[in-house]
Amino acid sequence: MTGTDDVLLVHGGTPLEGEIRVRGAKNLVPKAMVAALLGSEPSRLRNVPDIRDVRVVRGLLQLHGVTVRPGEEPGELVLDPTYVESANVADIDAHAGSSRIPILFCGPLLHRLGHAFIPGLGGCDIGGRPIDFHFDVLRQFGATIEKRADGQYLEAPQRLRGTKIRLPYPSVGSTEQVLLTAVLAEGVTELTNAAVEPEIEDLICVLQKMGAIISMDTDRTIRITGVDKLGGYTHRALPDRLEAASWASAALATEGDIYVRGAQQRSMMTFLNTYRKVGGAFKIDDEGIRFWHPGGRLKSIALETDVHPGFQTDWQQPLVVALTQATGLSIVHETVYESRLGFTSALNQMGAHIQLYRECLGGSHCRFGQRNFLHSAVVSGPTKLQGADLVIPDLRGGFSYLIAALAAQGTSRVHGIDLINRGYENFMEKLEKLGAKVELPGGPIV
Ligand SMILES: CC(=O)N[C@H]1[C@@H](OP(=O)(O)OP(=O)(O)OC[C@H]2O[C@@H](n3ccc(=O)[nH]c3=O)[C@H](O)[C@@H]2O)O[C@H](CO)[C@@H](O)[C@@H]1O
Ligand SMILES: C=C(OP(=O)(O)O)C(=O)O
Repeated sequence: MTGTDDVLLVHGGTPLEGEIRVRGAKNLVPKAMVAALLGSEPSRLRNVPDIRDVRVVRGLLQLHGVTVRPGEEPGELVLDPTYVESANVADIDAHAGSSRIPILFCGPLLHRLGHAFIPGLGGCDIGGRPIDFHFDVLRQFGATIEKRADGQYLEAPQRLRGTKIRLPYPSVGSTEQVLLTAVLAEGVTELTNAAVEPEIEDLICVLQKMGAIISMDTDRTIRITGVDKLGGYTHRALPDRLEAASWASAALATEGDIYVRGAQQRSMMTFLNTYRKVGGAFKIDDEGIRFWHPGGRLKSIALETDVHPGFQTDWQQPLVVALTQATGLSIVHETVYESRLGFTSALNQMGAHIQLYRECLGGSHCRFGQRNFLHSAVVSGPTKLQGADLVIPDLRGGFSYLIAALAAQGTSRVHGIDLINRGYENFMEKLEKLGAKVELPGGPIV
């Protein structure tokens, strides 16, 4: 989508109602695809969503010689790493800035080829997003890293060796870096202060199916005993709890009722507790979760984002839109990313009352306190929202703008909607199913 195709007209004021389905998690599927590089046999990944981040990784894997083809059932990919050694990666620069995933190719490529080139990373602009932990970890395994103008060049002069690592912060990507590197390293790796998000557990399941030996303690310690060889896997990706929560927030903000087929209670418990505190209703069954606004007033809350099992930061932005409709003052303390509240200025233009603060408001003191980052918000509600011209800043911020536009009176022009395809499969079709009044300028009402 480019030019005017990248603008969506949203006519607000209609509750979203109906059923949609979420498939495999954006934050697991690309990593499980990278894991296939470690195997000596083909792998089968099921429940793969058609989103941009998956397409990017598919392209990167193919560039590295992995054959990727559809499997027998819809949403199944077969990844065959047999010809990785003979791949020609001359075009890798074309993938610069495409997603966060290229950094996770380091371990698998170092094991297979002894070297790796990692182009500049993409991903959402919600903070500095340094990758220092990743490189510190890789050096500890025995890799050398050279910064070049167009990316990073890594070498493993000899087989990587298991090591003891303590992460300064339970970073998701760095934990995955350790897992994907340690499984084929010589000896044992002990990782403390690891991230334990459900997507990480699912990646561990994938690796165990391939032959890895990994144990996880309750105190954020993960131990990996390196093996000499891994096979392939057959795995159904866990559903996307982040997309599910986005639709749940949309139901609340538009006073709607959405059944999210595929949503799972286990990975969403913290979100569900918060949803209930705000006054949202939900009902869980074996196939999914129904989310709805039960009528009456929504309640204001104090909310702090955190690493799992805390309130996931990617849930924050869509829920903030619903909080603009809650009575009283809500406090939101974003402790994972330093700049994830900038999207609220557009909500204020629509009529919301959201004030940002540099202080750590709410429960704890985080890494960003006293450091000049506007990372706490006070949302005063309820406020009527009016349609506006909106420019999508990042993935979840973008979905939040869609929700706000759908909840608002009047018409909004939402620019940059293509970004939403990074993590929300067929979102236009889903909006249509839910009765949203949206149209591409010059095109039919969807
Ligand atoms: C593709 C993917 O899975 N993205 C998710 C992943 O991102 P990602 O893996 O990039 O996020 P991290 O958990 O690594 O980042 C958390 C915090 O650690 C900091 N940090 C991280 C690495 C590093 O080397 N140095 C450093 O300082 C970051 O700046 C951030 O403040 O986890 C995040 C936290 O749940 C989610 O919001 C993202 O949706
Ligand atoms: C921050 C996100 O993704 P990424 O890490 O891919 O930028 C997200 O999914 O909200």
